[in-house]
Amino acid sequence: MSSTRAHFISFEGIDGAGKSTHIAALADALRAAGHTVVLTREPGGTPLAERLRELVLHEAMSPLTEALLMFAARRDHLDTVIEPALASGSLVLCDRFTDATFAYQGAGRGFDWDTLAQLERMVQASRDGVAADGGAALRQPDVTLWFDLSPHEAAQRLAKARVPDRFESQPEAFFDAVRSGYARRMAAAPQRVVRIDSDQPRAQVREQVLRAAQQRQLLTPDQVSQALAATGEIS
Ligand SMILES: Nc1ncnc2c1ncn2[C@@H]1O[C@H](COP(=O)(O)OP(=O)(O)OP(=O)(O)O)[C@@H](O)[C@H]1O
Ligand SMILES: Cc1cn([C@H]2C[C@H](O)[C@@H](COP(=O)(O)O)O2)c(=O)[nH]c1=O
Repeated sequence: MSSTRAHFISFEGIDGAGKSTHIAALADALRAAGHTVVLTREPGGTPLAERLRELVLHEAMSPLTEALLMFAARRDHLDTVIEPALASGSLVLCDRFTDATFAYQGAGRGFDWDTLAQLERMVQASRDGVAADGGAALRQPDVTLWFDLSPHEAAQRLAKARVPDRFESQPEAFFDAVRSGYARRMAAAPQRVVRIDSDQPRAQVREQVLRAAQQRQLLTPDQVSQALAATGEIS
């Protein structure tokens, strides 16, 4: 599969679920298969959005301010990185996108879900796309890999790994709510969201990720086997 077509993949999950561990490896496998890949993250991905990231991760603020800053960062990211990359035919791999806002600010902080949906429509309105109902098309990931793990196990993994930021230091009950927010988003878009069982050793999680890319015709079975063989895993 050497031809490259636009494809937007987001990675989601509670803090410590294992997204970052697998994104770069998937990017390597996709590049080896001939795709041009842009690897990015939210909040962040542009100089302005990275400055907003520093604020939301480290400064106390209200849920409304937090949600607005997430969407402000997202709009800049869409305008300057994601849309141009998709237009040029690159694959975009994004560590978190709008599902995180629904899960963290909506389910976690208790911010109104319908207001978030309005902001989503405003911020992700495509410049030239038209939806079936005649309204502006909404930019959404084509595929979302949701790394699902219990908050208890995620906290244990994170405790061994690093000093927590403002979100990572939330209690397990907060992450139970965030996890339910992800489940709600998946129920609303089951064709887009693929659940990855993260409560597995790294090798098995990696295989689930590669198989998801195969199911979306981004990798052939041979390319998946090669990627697994390259890390000494079973094909
Ligand atoms: N399958 C696994 N089994 C055990 N530990 C794992 C597994 N996958 C990742 N880890 C470890 O768990 C920790 C958290 O993983 P990682 O940083 O990938 O999570 P994350 O979802 O990106 O978190 P965050 O969203 O907070 O950045 C890391 O120390 C990582 O090495
Ligand atoms: C996009 C987005 C992110 N968050 C939170 C989730 C995480 O705790 C941090 C980002 O840290 P990571 O280590 O890069 O995953 O931000 C959020 O609350 N809302 C969002 O929309």
